[in-house]
Amino acid sequence: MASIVTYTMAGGTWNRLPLSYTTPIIVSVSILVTIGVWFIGSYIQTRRQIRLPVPPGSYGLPWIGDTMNFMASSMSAVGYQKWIESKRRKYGALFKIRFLGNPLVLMEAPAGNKFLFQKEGKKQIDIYWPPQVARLFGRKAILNLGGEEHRVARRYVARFLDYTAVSRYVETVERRTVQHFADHWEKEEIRGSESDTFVIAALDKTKLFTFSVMCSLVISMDEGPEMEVLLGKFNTWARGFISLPINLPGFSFYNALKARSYILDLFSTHIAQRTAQLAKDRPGASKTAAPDILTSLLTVADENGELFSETKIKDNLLTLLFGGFDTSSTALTMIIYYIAKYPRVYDQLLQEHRSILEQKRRKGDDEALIMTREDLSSMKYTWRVIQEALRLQPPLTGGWRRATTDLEYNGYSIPKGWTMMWNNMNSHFDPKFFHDPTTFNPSRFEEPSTITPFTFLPFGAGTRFCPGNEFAKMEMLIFIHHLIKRYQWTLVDPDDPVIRDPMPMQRNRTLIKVTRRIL
Ligand code: HEM
Repeated sequence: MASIVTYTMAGGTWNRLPLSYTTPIIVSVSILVTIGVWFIGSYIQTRRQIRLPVPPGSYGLPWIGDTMNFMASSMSAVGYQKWIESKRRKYGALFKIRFLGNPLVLMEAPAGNKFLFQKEGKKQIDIYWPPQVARLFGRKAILNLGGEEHRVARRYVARFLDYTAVSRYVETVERRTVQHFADHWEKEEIRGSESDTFVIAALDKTKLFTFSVMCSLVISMDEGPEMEVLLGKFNTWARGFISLPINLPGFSFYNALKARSYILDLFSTHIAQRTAQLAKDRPGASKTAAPDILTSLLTVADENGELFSETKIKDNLLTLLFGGFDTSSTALTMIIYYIAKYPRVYDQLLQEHRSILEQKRRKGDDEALIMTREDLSSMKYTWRVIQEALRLQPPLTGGWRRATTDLEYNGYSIPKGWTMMWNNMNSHFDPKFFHDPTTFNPSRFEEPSTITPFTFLPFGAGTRFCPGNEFAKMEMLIFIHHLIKRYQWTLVDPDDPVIRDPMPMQRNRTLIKVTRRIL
């Protein structure tokens, strides 16, 4: 059997060392080599990172940098496009600015967005919000959580919003939709000066609709005085996001914090009532507690076997209201806007919804409340219309992140602590990815496989991909079905441009002249 030996030089001759000496020597040499390799490697890496330039761009004025330009351009759809274009011409697709004192890198599409989402998955990038925004959301809001805590909370919340869970809400959402048209459109119809036409601001109606739906989803709140007060407080709270962080009476941020306290107190009352109802519900007895997100949060444990604390429940009820309210209402309003601008789109929608109704009638179904998941799946053209509106007017154009380690991207270094932003406006309007990008053309979504990954991002991507996307889709399809079934409309001022505030809207809140039609 071969023995392991080593040799030493003693007195000019090589001697064999016994095996007991050789093992420590081999181990020591290996450790030294490993340390040496690691040291040289990290030295090269550090030198490389020092040598690698940071992305091009300008810091501008101390602290304030490009904050004002960036915010002002984000408030106008065309302005934002132009601002991005001017930066791209000067610095290329990837560039940096200074925003509220921090360097901010705007990532290019698709490679930069992909890089950001993948590194976020590997925990090298985490969520970042300016401190006043983080404070308005609350410490335990999923939007504020990072790392492992976010992963657990996210998987948990997603269970109440995935495809199966959303199927359970279809009937409730359709009920709210039918009620919405009866209360908020048909009443206008009666008030209308001409017998069968009336004028309304579509954005005001869709806001009422999505707020009502979200209140029903999260706490089963009915429309009425309590919901009206909540809506007012919610709007005051949301204005805090685009205000100066001055917590003094008279300032928007101060009012926003006060509104937040009011809303959280209201949630506390609902939590106490619901807890009492749940305690009454014995196994086998008929359930009195509503099957909404609040009941789920109070009764279902996460993967670690833990229930959300009351603080966490309240922060996340508010987050869900926020996530599903303005996003869906602006999306619906933009859909109404584009349908009016492109009458051929309306005709095709009419055809799709007429055929769904005809099938229903043949089966003898009740028409007022008809939706099933299959019906929703058959609204293929409607879904393309929604996607195309989300491409041209995404309610959210990007998301903030922060590098938790030094990063290297495409020959540039992005140092630890820098903020970064994924962005959809640069790819949604790039003719490389979307032919004739400024034209509203739903048929471009006929073949989803032709869309380049990481270029169509209305719902974001990666670990923070919108968990409400299935719900939003269901809600928008149902709304459009009932809208097309009842009405046709034209824009009162087709030349009123779409601006951003910071979500897309026309200044006249999309005033439309509506005519009744019965399908
Ligand atoms: C058309 C409607 C909607 C659009 C366009 C939209 C868009 C988005 C986008 C882009 C993100 C990612 C933000 C980022 O990466 O920083 C997001 C996250 C989120 N959305 Fe939506 N959303 C919509 C509807 C909804 C609805 C209906 C809900 C709730 C039912 C919801 C709840 C959330 C939540 C909780 C997050 C945070 C996820 C996390 O941080 O892990 N959204 N949404």
